[in-house]
Amino acid sequence: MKIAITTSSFARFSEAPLQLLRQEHIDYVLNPLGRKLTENETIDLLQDCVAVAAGTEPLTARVMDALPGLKVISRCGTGMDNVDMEAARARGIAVRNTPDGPTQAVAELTLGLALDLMRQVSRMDRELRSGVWKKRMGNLLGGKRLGIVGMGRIGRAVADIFTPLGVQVAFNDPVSCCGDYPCMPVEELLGWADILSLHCSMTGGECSLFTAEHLRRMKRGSWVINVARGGLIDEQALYEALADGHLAGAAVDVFGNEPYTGPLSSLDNVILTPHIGSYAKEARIRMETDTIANLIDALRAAGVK
Ligand SMILES: NC(=O)C1=CN([C@@H]2O[C@H](COP(=O)(O)OP(=O)(O)OC[C@H]3O[C@@H](n4cnc5c(N)ncnc54)[C@H](O)[C@@H]3O)[C@@H](O)[C@H]2O)C=CC1
Ligand SMILES: O=C(O)C(=O)COP(=O)(O)O
Repeated sequence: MKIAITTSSFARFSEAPLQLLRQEHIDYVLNPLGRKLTENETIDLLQDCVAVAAGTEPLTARVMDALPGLKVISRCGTGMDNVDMEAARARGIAVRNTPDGPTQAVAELTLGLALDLMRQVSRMDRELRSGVWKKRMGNLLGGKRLGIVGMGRIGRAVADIFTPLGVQVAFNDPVSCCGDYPCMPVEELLGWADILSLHCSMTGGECSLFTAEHLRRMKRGSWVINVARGGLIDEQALYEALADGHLAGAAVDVFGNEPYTGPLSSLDNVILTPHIGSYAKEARIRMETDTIANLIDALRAAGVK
């Protein structure tokens, strides 16, 4: 029995998830490219595999049709936007994820990015290394209003981390309630927030939830953080709002196309990171262990093991 592990950097910090596979006599093949795979690369790697410990590669109906032996998709992560859930259901493929593993890591990154935006740390680091000694005046995080879109696991963790620093939190979420913080319609939240932070899940229908019009509704001089999914925000509109100074700054970890090579890289008031929301050692070890445990569990439930 063979599985594929497509998620990148697997077992870099702990052999435990691989040992779990060996104990169960399951062979595995690792992603040889160390980056997100395309549809065709996924099909090639997953030949003869009954399961995949998946990253964010496209697991579409076409991929599933090319892999009739595939019985389990076990996502090493939270977001399921790369998996065609309907197609998986129709083909009897079990789908799992690791909802709790990345929460703290993404929430802490959000705090780090917010502080960086307030004090322009990355920008001055770049300047100093290029010979420019320039003291830029920053802003306090304390006293700011944080608008959270998507009050799920990560949204709540973010709210709880920012609140003790004197940040006022409000949120929008059509499903999750959270009595500890005020809930606002998204249009109201846009005008209220000093910092807007996206933490909602993305399904196909929600692409470009935030358009140029939404960004214009935000206060002049406000900030945007996107550590959720690139497709949630119109990247060109974000670029324009940052370039003309309507937004003071943005921090972006996720992009419509990854690896990202677009125009946001030319702006000084933007912090860009290469989709590393969950890239804290402790979080990755937990995610990887959960992914393999879920995979074995689902193979058993499917009667394959
Ligand atoms: N940058 C990174 O490396 C990572 C990014 N993520 C992203 O963060 C997302 C959220 O993760 P969790 O909090 O664990 O998921 P979750 O499922 O606990 O929460 C997502 C929340 O978003 C809400 N939501 C969905 N559509 C919405 C909309 N249009 N407007 C407002 N709220 C909406 C849902 O009702 C739900 O409460 C994931 O789906 C994933 O895309 C997750 C882990 C790592
Ligand atoms: O958990 C998620 O949704 C993530 O975004 C993790 O992304 P990755 O699989 O680490 O590229």
